[in-house]
Amino acid sequence: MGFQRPPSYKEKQQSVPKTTKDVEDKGDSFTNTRIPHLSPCTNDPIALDSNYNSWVAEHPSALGSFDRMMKAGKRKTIVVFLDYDGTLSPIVDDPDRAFMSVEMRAAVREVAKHFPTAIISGRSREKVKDFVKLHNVYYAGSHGMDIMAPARPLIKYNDGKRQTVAFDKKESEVLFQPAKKFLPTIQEIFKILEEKTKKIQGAMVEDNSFCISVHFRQDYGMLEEKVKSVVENYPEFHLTEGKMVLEVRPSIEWNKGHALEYLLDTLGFSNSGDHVLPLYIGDDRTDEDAFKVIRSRGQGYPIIVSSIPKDTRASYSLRDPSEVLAFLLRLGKSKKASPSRRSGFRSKGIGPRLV
Ligand SMILES: O=P(O)(O)OC[C@H]1O[C@H](O[C@H]2O[C@H](CO)[C@@H](O)[C@H](O)[C@H]2O)[C@H](O)[C@@H](O)[C@@H]1O
Repeated sequence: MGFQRPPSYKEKQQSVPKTTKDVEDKGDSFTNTRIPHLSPCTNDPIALDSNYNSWVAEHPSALGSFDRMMKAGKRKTIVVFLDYDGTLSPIVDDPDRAFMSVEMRAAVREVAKHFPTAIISGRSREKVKDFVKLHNVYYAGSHGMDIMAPARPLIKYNDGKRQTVAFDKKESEVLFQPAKKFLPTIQEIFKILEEKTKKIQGAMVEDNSFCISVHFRQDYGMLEEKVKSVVENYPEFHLTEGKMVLEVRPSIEWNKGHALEYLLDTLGFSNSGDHVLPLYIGDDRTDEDAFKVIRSRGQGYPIIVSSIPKDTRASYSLRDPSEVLAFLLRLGKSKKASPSRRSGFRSKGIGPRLV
């Protein structure tokens, strides 16, 4: 089977335009409610709904398409990838309080019992693990630059060079950290940014191990200027933007898309061809890299979480974390045992521990 496109899908431009992101990202931030049937620009409820409806026609609801998706996934292994902020937890003002609901945790736990499941977040791996608190999922932090994955020997990455892997205590999982050499510099930049932004109202610098988030709530212009002036001095780093956040990242060829491929590989699905269907749910721009990989594999389900129309590589959509919850509950209930689990995935000690 080929790429799981919704029937009404039309090929769209692959880039995410800079011009729309401010309105879009700020528009669906800081709300736990269903989106705003109000346009951020015109305050016009009808205009937004009709825009949204025509966008959804091109990116059908993953809930509405659930049965069809599961039918297409019959006799295949669905591997589930989940973003954290804005996907499993609602976007809230205080990044330290982006808690996941008890229901969401139970739904993810249930899904992970039946499908290999990984969470790929921009947060540090430890932090996202702390929020999620599940033992039966894999975690990739720092936008995929810090992965705890099943142990597989001789993993070839980075221009074909062997990647050195460090075994953790259990020795069934290994740490993969392609940006490790940048750690001391990242710490240095973190301290400078904290110092330079401490007087800017609403600014908050977050240490995400292999990347740094600088949150802004006001004074965006001044903050951007300061952050840029710091990053300019570090040619091996660059700046990206998320939802009311600037992110400093090492300039390596590694993103959430690479992390998805790496995890598929280490989970034992690299040669599974048509038999594996990666399903990725995410809401932000960094998730587009994972959507792109699913598209280029020609198989799987890239699902964007958005309550406003967005240019995206995803094929399906969910409005907000409450719809993500509904989708995961259905997925968990579908109890489709994956072939790999049935064929002793766990008994080889490769799979995640169940809670
Ligand atoms: O890849 P993700 O798991 O989605 O992480 C991306 C960033 O998420 C967090 O920031 C966002 O969510 C916060 C809590 O809702 C919100 O306050 C902030 O404005 C958003 O940008 C996290 O704090 C960042 O470090 C992550 O990079």
